[in-house]
Amino acid sequence: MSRQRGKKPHADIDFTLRRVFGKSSFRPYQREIITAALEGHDVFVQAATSFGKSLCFQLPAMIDHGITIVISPLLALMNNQVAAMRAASIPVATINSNTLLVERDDIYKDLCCGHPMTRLVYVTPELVLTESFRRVLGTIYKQGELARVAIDEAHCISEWGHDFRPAYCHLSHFRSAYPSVPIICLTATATPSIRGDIIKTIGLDPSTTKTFVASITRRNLVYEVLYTSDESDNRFSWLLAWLQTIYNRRANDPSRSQEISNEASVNVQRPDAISGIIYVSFRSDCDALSSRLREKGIGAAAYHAGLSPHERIECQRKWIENAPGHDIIVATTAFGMGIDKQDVRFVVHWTLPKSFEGYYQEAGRAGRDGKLARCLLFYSREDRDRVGYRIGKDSRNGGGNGDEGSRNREIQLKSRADSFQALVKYCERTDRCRHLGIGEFFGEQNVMPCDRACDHCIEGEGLKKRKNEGLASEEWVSTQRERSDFYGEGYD
Ligand SMILES: Nc1ncnc2c1ncn2[C@@H]1O[C@H](COP(=O)(O)OP(=O)(O)OP(=O)(O)O)[C@@H](O)[C@H]1O
Repeated sequence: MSRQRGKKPHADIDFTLRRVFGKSSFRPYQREIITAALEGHDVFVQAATSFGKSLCFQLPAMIDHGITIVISPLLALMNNQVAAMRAASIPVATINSNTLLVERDDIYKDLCCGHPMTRLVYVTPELVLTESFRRVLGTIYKQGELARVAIDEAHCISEWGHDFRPAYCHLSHFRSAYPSVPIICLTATATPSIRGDIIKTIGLDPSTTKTFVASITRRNLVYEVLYTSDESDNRFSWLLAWLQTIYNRRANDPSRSQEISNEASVNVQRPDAISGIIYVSFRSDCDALSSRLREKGIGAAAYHAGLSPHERIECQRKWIENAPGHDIIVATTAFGMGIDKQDVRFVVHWTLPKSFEGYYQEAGRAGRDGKLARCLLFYSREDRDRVGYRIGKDSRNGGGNGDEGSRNREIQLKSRADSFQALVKYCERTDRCRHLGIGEFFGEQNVMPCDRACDHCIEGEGLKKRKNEGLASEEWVSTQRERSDFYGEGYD
């Protein structure tokens, strides 16, 4: 039987950090989290995007005997992590909808052989529901090879969360079927109530689970809200002018270009472009905006769920490698959760996201090398009403009959509406540091105002002026709501 709890770490985790992962030192909290995991505790980690949460289960997987099962919600995220680990020669496998049957059989054969080579297996939560995978899990467990279960992006467990995935709820299977196997849950985006909900749903004991809540503040991200309206929509011209200024500056500053070229040997950046993501609401906007940018000579590519799995993998690969034509990804939220690319210099939200957590998570793709990066959010009151309308429509469609399922659904919808309202408030406020607004949403106390890393702290008065000039008045917006085409796609 697998029995990892109570085990004391004896291996030199610093050595493994350097030798296997090529990192010189731990970041704050990583050592404590990894030690708790190696001691066999259940662990809950909430920490900022880009904190380095993956290392907290990957490193123990390289020290402990046996296999670590990693639950991951997105194909793109699995591929991203698996590629990074293979590059470090770590024996890792992934089983997802793209895995060929023959490959899957080979992986299962290794997992069940009694002395597996594979140290980590990335799977979707849906796979854990299948009989065939549960049989494999049972065999691994009986052979004493089930070391740990890592639940990445654990907020997907909570019905109140922004990315709820029904299959995640069934992950309580691990605790009920294999009570001795430690579980580690990791997320960047849980409010205190969602944290409690995750722990309860997965069947962890809150009194014994080692919980680590690190700051969600990212000082190198410069958060800005850009105010606009339907009438004076200047998003495209603003973006184009900004990108062209950067490109021209680089072209005219050979020393900067040289500096970037020198870095290029390590992370393959190109001196003639910058890497970024633009989030839009609909697939059609991905295609339209990326093609408008391409027409202007900007290397932009569309990424959305309408592409084939192969097209998506290729698009992501080219973006990660900074291939020409793939500097900027114009994506729906089908892209991004957990994706780790070091040199993303900006994330733009073309319209208002549906939730605060979604905004924070997507903006968190920027600046993962620790250098400054811009997080720009276009906000208009018309968009606010349209997104709010879509959220309300979801809630009307989900209206229930008072049973427990529909009561849960009501809680879920209320939580989503609250999250969206908090984001609206964040955009409308111009009188405080954006980092404080984000900290407040996630229940983090004592966040210090930033040092010129948000629009308020850079230009307090100018920001108010931009808001007054940029937004349509509430009176005007209310007259627009009367128009039948105001809500756009899907209006009924
Ligand atoms: N101790 C360390 N020293 C240097 N780099 C590190 C260290 N730990 C992690 N990293 C790097 O930090 C980057 C971000 O790590 P990771 O992808 O695990 O972040 P995360 O916390 O899961 O973020 P997100 O919630 O956004 O997915 C990775 O490139 C990883 O290699």
